[in-house]
Amino acid sequence: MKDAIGVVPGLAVILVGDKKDSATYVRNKKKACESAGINSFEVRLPEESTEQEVLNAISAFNDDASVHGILVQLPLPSHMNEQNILNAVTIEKDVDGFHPLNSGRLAMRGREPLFVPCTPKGCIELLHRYGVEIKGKRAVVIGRSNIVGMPAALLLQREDATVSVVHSRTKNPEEITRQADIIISAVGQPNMVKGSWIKPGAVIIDVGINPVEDETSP
Ligand SMILES: NC(=O)C1=CN([C@@H]2O[C@H](COP(=O)(O)OP(=O)(O)OC[C@H]3O[C@@H](n4cnc5c(N)ncnc54)[C@H](OP(=O)(O)O)[C@@H]3O)[C@@H](O)[C@H]2O)C=CC1
Ligand SMILES: Nc1nc(=O)c2c([nH]1)NC[C@@H]1CN(c3ccc(C(=O)N[C@@H](CCC(=O)O)C(=O)O)cc3)C=[N+]21
Repeated sequence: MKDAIGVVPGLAVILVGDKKDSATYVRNKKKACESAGINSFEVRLPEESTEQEVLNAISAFNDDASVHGILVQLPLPSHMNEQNILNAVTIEKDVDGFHPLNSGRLAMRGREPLFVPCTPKGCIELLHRYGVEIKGKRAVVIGRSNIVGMPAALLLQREDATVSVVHSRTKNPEEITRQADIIISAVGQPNMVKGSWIKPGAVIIDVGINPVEDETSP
């Protein structure tokens, strides 16, 4: 990195509590940083920490010139206000793209976010790399979370797809999904989309990570 751009970028991760999968994701990010020549910084706080302690950690990284990106691993413990915490990350270092100013810019025509949430961005990248045309196509996003579904729908719309969003209150998800040329599914429960929901030839990306019991596995 230093040879390419003259500085060694720094990524700071704040992990609150000891959720197993969160710890795995954070470990993977650290490894990815090492292989890409990025310095990684990590703050681990106990589950019982106060919101103020998390805000203090963010503030220190906001002021640290060797840190260029700040990730607050989600979900946070339920006693913390996620909005307050995500608002505290300076938008120039909001590499997750979760600050409302970055989400707002993503939603507005003629505006550019400084950062776009990585998973939806990865979905669009997959479509591009596989040569899937997006422009003018009907796309359905299943799920509307701030971190995947909503930004995925906005990105598809920016690529000139006609987008529908299916969520838990949608009355006829099967009928809507069957019209799609492109489906991005981001739901926290397994086996939601059935074969009969998919138009032959449609392209589908499943973002969900949902463990299921496998009786045939020893
Ligand atoms: N591969 C990756 O990089 C990533 C994967 N994930 C995985 O993606 C999945 C979704 O994550 P996330 O978006 O954070 O989850 P959330 O729980 O925040 O959102 C789930 C969404 O699914 C919708 N939903 C739930 N049940 C139904 C249903 N029966 N029919 C239609 N819609 C439904 C919810 O609707 P409503 O809004 O109405 O409640 C909500 O919008 C998870 O499995 C997660 O582990 C997440 C992040 C990154
Ligand atoms: N602030 C914040 N930013 C996030 O980006 C964020 C988050 N919080 N909270 C949780 C979700 C989930 N998420 C994943 C990232 C990579 C894989 C991934 O690479 N999965 C590997 C397997 C990983 C493994 O389980 O070993 C795979 O699907 O092949 C999965 C999920 C990011 N999230």
